[in-house]
Amino acid sequence: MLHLQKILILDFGSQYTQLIARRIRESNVYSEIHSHEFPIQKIKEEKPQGIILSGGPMSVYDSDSPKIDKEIFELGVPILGICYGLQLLTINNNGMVEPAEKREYGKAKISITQRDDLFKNIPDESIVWMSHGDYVTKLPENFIVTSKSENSPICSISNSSKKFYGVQFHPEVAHTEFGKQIIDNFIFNICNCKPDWTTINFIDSSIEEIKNKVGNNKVILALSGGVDSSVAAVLLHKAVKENLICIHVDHGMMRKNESADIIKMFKDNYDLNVIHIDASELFLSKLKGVIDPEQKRKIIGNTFIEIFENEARKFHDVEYLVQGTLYPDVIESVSVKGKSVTIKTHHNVGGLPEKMNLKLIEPFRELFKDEVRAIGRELGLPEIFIKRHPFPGPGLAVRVLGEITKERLDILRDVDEIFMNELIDKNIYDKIWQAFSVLLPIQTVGVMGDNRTYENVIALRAVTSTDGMTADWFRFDYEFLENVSNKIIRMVRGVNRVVYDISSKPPATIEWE
Ligand SMILES: Nc1ncnc2c1ncn2[C@@H]1O[C@H](COP(=O)(O)OP(=O)(O)OP(=O)(O)O)[C@@H](O)[C@H]1O
Ligand SMILES: O=c1[nH]c(=O)c2[nH+]cn([C@@H]3O[C@H](COP(=O)(O)O)[C@@H](O)[C@H]3O)c2[nH]1
Ligand SMILES: NC(=O)CC[C@H](N)C(=O)O
Ligand SMILES: [Mg+2]
Repeated sequence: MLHLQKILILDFGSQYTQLIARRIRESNVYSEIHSHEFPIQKIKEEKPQGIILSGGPMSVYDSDSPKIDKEIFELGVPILGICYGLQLLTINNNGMVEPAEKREYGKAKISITQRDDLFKNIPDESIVWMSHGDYVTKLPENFIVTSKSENSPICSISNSSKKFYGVQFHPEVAHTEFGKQIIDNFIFNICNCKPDWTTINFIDSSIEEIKNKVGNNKVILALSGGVDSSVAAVLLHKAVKENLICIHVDHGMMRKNESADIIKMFKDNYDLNVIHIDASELFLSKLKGVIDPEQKRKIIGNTFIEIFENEARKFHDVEYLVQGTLYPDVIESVSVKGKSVTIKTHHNVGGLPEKMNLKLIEPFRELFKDEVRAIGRELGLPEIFIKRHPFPGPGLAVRVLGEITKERLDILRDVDEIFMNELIDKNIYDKIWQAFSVLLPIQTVGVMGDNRTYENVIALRAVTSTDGMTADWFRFDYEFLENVSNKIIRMVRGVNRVVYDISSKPPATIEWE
């Protein structure tokens, strides 16, 4: 990635920051998100073609709100401020921001009052998406107003000679009609970027970077068999060849036969060095009696690392551990970038122990799942690897709600097998982003063969998504649901009720814990 032109995004905690990155990458320009605390010296070293200041939940005039180093305005680099970003541009250039009487959320119609490069090829009037409670009350020095709406006289501003632009609305969200065009205008017309961020360039530059780091030493890769770590394994193999040691851990919370299938899938397709470790007893003993979801995740993250470090010691010259961590794992786990809130601790990010001997290589840490799939296809991975639904590292531990026991895991494994086979048999698997079943921690009354039962409830979950950041529930037809429900209750002892989860993300999440 070293040689690519890039746009730096400074994150002030907006829920939409990752969307800004996506929109830019969709135009084949590389973009990177950094915390608003990213030091000015580092910004200079990155040599960005342009900088975008994101939105954020705080108010610029609050004393503890995130600030910006004024030197950023002296770099000669084009800047686009979005919402909070525009407000920062304003107060740092002798303008003023105050709380508005009427807050503006959702749809608004803007009219262009002065056409600058940012609004090239945008109609005079268009629909944008607003989400703000503060507004600019005094224009910053040497800026002009470029658009207005019914509710606010200042919807965007610019200082074309310095190439500073600010928009009060969010061009990165799909609801802003010409948002993508506005972002393209910024990156191509104003920052003069070339569309050189392609999967091939990503692969080449990652391989070079990995080679530089690892040298001739051995490197360990945590191989779950899921899409991300499988693509990572093939990428690493290209970079370090026989020095790659893949470790697959069976933590006892995999699906039925999953570990054996994964090892076979790799043996059949690749000449990779894969070590299979059965650590189910260790994991289950550590999780005994634990019901808190976050605690489960942390125990699992720690135990994974314990195992990888034990294995690494057997080789002497291992310095790095490779994981298939993705951007959503990072953003939902820790607020490494802006001031976003922790939703859940992903085992491979927030669930890691504080002190680790191995250093991490995470080639996909800035990427989304669909981007990793595209890289996998470019690297020639067979579709059976690429199309697999995601499976979380903690596995069935976060799907057996409440206490995890071997008995409850076995019930869920049997149910899951039936659900997955039905999806495949009925040709629905590929239409769904992720599907699974959850064993609830309650029992309900049923009647079977004239007898009273008091048994477990299963919730089925199936969602559509592109990147796991947002998701909607899949619309099955009733016949399918009826059939699966019957099969599960008939075939799996201990289950007398099946329900289907019809919540989207947000407000729910995909997994239940
Ligand atoms: N059972 C496992 N053995 C070894 N490493 C694992 C295991 N489960 C997870 N990991 C590591 O944790 C990382 C994150 O898991 P995650 O489930 O997000 O990714 P994945 O399994 O590679 O892909 P997918 O999201 O498609 O399941 C993996 O990329 C892998 O490096
Ligand atoms: O490797 C992982 N380790 C984890 O700890 C973890 N938690 C959730 N997931 C997966 O992430 C995606 C988003 O899930 P949520 O909407 O439940 O946060 C979904 O695809 C989840 O299956 C995890 N993956
Ligand atoms: N979405 C935003 O960036 C909001 C900025 C600021 N908190 C406001 O309410 O105006
Ligand atoms: Mg997985």
